[in-house]
Amino acid sequence: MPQIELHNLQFAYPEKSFNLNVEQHLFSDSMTAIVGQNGAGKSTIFKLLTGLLKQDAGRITIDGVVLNDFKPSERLKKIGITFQNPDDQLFNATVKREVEWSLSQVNSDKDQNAARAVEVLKKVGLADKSDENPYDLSLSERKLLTIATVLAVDPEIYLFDEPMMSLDWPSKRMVTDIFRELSATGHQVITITHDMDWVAEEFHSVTVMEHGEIKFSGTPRDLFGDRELLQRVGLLPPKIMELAEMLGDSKTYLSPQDYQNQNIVQ
Ligand SMILES: Nc1ncnc2c1ncn2[C@@H]1O[C@H](COP(=O)(O)OP(=O)(O)OP(=O)(O)O)[C@@H](O)[C@H]1O
Repeated sequence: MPQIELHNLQFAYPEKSFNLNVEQHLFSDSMTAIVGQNGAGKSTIFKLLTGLLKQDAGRITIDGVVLNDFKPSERLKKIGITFQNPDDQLFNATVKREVEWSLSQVNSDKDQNAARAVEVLKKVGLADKSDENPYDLSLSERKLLTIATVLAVDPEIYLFDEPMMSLDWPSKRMVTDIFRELSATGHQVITITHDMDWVAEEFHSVTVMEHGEIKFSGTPRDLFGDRELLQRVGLLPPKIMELAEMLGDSKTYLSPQDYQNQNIVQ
């Protein structure tokens, strides 16, 4: 499993209206969710991790190698990202070419890239849209296309910024299955999300950000079991816990299945 370490990381946008400050943090789990209120600094961390922004001080290392020491093609094989807004990263004339362009950054064999593009477009359910212009796709299809562009390259670490935003239920199911497969095959998946039900059900590890700092890192059960922390950082527990609380039960539940498991009548 790849290890990402942040050491004394500091960053401020030019206007100095926001400061990111992370003393020490390790991302080493196969499925990590980054959560926190709007403006907490979640996307900024992703931009620093991919070199889109440069920190003012401190270091980011991946498996002990300083991020800036990777050559661009090495970095793309190490770490891939999908942005919150797909329009920030799609610019080719067709869906197929969009995926092939990503691949061309790491592999010059056009035939191999064309075959790989067909494979990943099938995986995200866009095979029949291959020749369409990405801007003629729905928002949810454009989100899936950005996922295909990163899956094609198959980096060791995947960063997804709000991947479920605007997806319908079958697409959410499909993306969850893709994430499970990535996690089971030795990749590291780090996802920014506001969906606490999904965090509780699917993720092994959760990192909470507030005002540019990391306030918690641990399991979803430990996070959702700490009501005081949740309130302090402005997060809600999963819906199943809110429902249980209405029935006078204040235990920690991660899913309806978890509720059932903990309340089985012997
Ligand atoms: N290019 C920029 N220039 C100046 N300030 C910025 C820039 N991008 C983001 N910010 C500010 O930095 C802070 C952190 O932004 P960031 O996008 O990292 O937050 P976030 O936790 O991802 O929020 P959200 O959940 O809304 O996506 C916010 O106050 C935001 O307005």
